[in-house]
Amino acid sequence: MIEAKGLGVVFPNGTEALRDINVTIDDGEFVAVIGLSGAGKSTFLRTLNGLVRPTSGTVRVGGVEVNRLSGRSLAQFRRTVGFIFQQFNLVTRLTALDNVLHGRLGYLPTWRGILGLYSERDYELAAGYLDEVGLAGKEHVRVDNLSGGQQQRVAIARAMAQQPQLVLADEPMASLDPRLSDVILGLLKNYNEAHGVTVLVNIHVLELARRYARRVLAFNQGRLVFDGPTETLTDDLAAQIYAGSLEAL
Ligand SMILES: Nc1ncnc2c1ncn2[C@@H]1O[C@H](COP(=O)(O)OP(=O)(O)OP(=O)(O)O)[C@@H](O)[C@H]1O
Repeated sequence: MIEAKGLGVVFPNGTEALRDINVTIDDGEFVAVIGLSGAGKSTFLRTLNGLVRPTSGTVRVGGVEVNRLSGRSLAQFRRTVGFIFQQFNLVTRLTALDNVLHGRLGYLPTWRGILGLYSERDYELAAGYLDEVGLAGKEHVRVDNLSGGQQQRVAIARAMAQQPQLVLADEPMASLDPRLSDVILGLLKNYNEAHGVTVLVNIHVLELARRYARRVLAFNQGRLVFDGPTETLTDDLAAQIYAGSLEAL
């Protein structure tokens, strides 16, 4: 379960990116996070895996108070959260399989990780996840020889290889041809349903959020202004979200 209470983030330059966010998300949910550029969507996701530290309030994920972690305990916690970036964040001179294996690093003693000494099981898992994202046969292709859509699928397989409790995807289709949005969101949705892992996706395009998510969180200027089942997000409410005319929850 994810639980944010009175969560606020003010960056050192004074920008208030999140203000008094209160939200609970149950295990296994698939949630779309929407809002205009700059609304606070990325910052919200980043507080959930400890990439951004709250300046007020608390965030709990799976019973762990993320804002209290640091050093080794933060690294251990991050192993349990897959993060999918707009720009893929792969090591492009390595193969698809090697990149997915990186998802297993948190399970290896540090010295084995440094030497890249993965177990047979790690190789099997990594190949299995590449298959799950439709990239069987591409294991030994260098990532820089793959298309953008294929690279994002490698990044999804890497997140799966972490066997996470939670997957956060920050506009994973933003750098891709719009036609690929359905492929990427379809993979995340299938993964959520097949493995029961909670998935939160920042989605710029409202229509896609409506099509894939059961629940929508909407941010405006750092405030949570809508939280509800997708079917309750009417066109009128959506217009108010984007116009900034809804009150904070
Ligand atoms: N490291 C930072 N330092 C200062 N301000 C930041 C930082 N990161 C984000 N911001 C600011 O915080 C606010 C929220 O940004 P955030 O990236 O969370 O929005 P977003 O809804 O994800 O937007 P986008 O869709 O453009 O990614 C914006 O005003 C942004 O400029």
